[in-house]
Order: sequence, then structure tokens, then C-alpha cells
Amino acid sequence: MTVNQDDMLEFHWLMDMLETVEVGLIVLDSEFRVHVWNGFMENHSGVTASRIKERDLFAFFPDLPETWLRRKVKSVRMLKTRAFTTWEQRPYLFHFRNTRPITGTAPYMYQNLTISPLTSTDGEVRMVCLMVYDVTDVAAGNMALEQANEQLLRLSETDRLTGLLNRGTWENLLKADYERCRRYGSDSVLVMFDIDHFKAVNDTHGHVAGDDVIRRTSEVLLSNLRHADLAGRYGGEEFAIVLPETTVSGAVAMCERIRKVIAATPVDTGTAQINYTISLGVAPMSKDIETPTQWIERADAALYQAKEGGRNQTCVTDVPSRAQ
Ligand SMILES: Nc1nc2c(ncn2[C@@H]2O[C@H](COP(=O)(O)OP(=O)(O)OP(=O)(O)O)[C@@H](O)[C@H]2O)c(=O)[nH]1
Repeated sequence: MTVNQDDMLEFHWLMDMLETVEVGLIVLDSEFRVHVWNGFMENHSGVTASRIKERDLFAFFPDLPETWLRRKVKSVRMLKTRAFTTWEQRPYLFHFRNTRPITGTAPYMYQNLTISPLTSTDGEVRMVCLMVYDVTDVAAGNMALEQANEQLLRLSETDRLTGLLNRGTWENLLKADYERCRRYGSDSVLVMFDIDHFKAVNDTHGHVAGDDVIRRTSEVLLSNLRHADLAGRYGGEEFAIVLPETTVSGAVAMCERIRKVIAATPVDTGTAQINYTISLGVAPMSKDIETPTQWIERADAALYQAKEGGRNQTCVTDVPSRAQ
């Protein structure tokens, strides 16, 4: 075998590898005409090399981000350096179907892209090579992990039974609102409320029915709140709400609305109708409140007053307000 024949054989192998490699390879000239279109591109696009060769890429793929790709290629040519784009920056260049069996749920093939300048013997860059990598497995894995993390975060911030904020999360938000009020002198109202004679509900109907009552209470609460309001499950049958930018009369009106709805609609457990009521304590933020804990104590004192006053009522710090 002569050296020439060896070179030819090597060239043939190289061409074979480029044809079959699991990476999309495209060579484009300055007019975006296609000069190389390997097997990967044929298989995933359904367009054969013989059809697309010497033809305008954008004419075959009108969905391509033409302005973006032209700009990228231009800078590669000018700077004579490679450019990379990851699936996180742009999920794909070519809209190919996802063919991976494991990540079959991904809607399309996620791609990383490298654009490489191809320098001729005279040092000029006349062609560029686009390398398209299928990174669907990595992308799907990362996205699943991100979703799981978000779910974990949500679970760690919320109460299982009601979906309201749990006590720790709610207390952090209360602290933040307290600081905001201290700094800007804003109006904010804190409401603590508690289901009346809840022990009797549990004792009479059982804990499962008791849980239904707690869930139903949180549903009524959520359906009466504004987006900015912060509702939490403070304890077993005790709830807490921060109402930012709200006046005392606005807070009392909301409390009374919730109280009346709960008193008027029994919980149907399937075997029993449970009538129940709630008592509410309202404490507006004021200058003399020195800590978030003091704010809670004020609302708690008002709640105690509502219980002492006969339950099923709303009390504002020291001033009881009964509007049944
Ligand atoms: N079903 C159920 N019960 C709970 C839960 N958390 C706390 N409890 C019960 O709630 C009851 C609270 O009882 P108490 O603190 O005496 O209050 P109460 O009976 O509502 O009386 P007043 O508040 O004075 O009207 C206890 O029996 C707890 O076991 C829960 O998540 N589910």
C-alpha cells in the first residue's frame, strides 16, 4: 500500500465517522448555503444531504431564528473564534422531535450549539461549521431536579393539611412586614383567629372530621383574602393573617365576612353536619409595638377577649366589635 492510499483510507474513515457521529454537523458558506449535512441532520430533520446541498438553509427551515443565527455567525467569522450556546440560553436551534426513550416526556430535542470558523489555507474564514448536540437527557434531568427542588421548597414552606403558610414561614413574613411598617409608617393589621370549642368537634365527630373543619376554614379564609395578604396556620386550630396596607375597619370587615360565612355553612362530613364558629382578634400595627412578638401578643389578647366575650365574634385589641 502506498502512503497515498493510506491517506485516502484515513480520509474515508474520517468521512464515515462524520456521517455517523451522534452530533449534527453542518457547513455553511457566507450566504448560508449548505455544504455539509451529515447523517444526524438527515435522520432528525428528514431532509437528505442531496436535497439541501448548495441550497439556502433558511429556505428549508423558515422557523430558524434567522436574525440571531446571522449575528452569531457574523461574529464567529469576524473574530475567528468559536461560539457556544447552551440549551439553557436557547432550548434548541432546529425543532426536532425528542427521540430519546428515557426522556420521552420532553416535548422536543434540547440542543447545545457550537459554531466554529473553518479557516482556508490562505487564512480566510469562508465557511463555518455548526455542531448540534442532543442534550435532551441532561436538560430533562436538570428540569426534573429543578421541579423537585421547587416542590420541596413549597412543601417546606406550607402546611400539609391546609396548604397555608406554615408557622415558621409565616413568622418570617410577619417580621418582614413589621420592619416595613416601622420604616415607612405603613398601615398593616394582624389577625389571629381560632375555631371555637374545637376539642368538642374532635371529641364528637373524630379527628378526621376535625381535619375537614380545619381544611374548610382555610378554604373560606383563602377565598376572602387579597393577593398580598399573608395567611398561615399558626397552631392546631389557630390561624394568623397579616393584612398589609389595610385599615382597621377594612380588616374588621374582612374578619366579619369570614366569621359569618363559617357560622352560616356547616361542614358536611358525609355522616354529619358540623356547625361551628370562629373567634377573631385584630391588632393594627402601631408605633408603640416594639417587636413582632409584641404584635402577635396584641392580636392574641384581642382573640382572648373575643373568647371571653362569648366567642363567634371579632375583637380589635381592646375594643370589642360585634357585628352579627
Ligand atoms: N383534628 C385535628 N385536631 C387538632 C389539630 N390540631 C390541634 N387539634 C385539636 O384542637 C383542640 C384544641 O382544643 P382547645 O385548645 O381546648 O380549644 P377549643 O376546644 O377550640 O376551645 P376554645 O378555643 O376555647 O373555643 C385539641 O383537642 C387538639 O387536639 C389537627 O390538626 N387536627
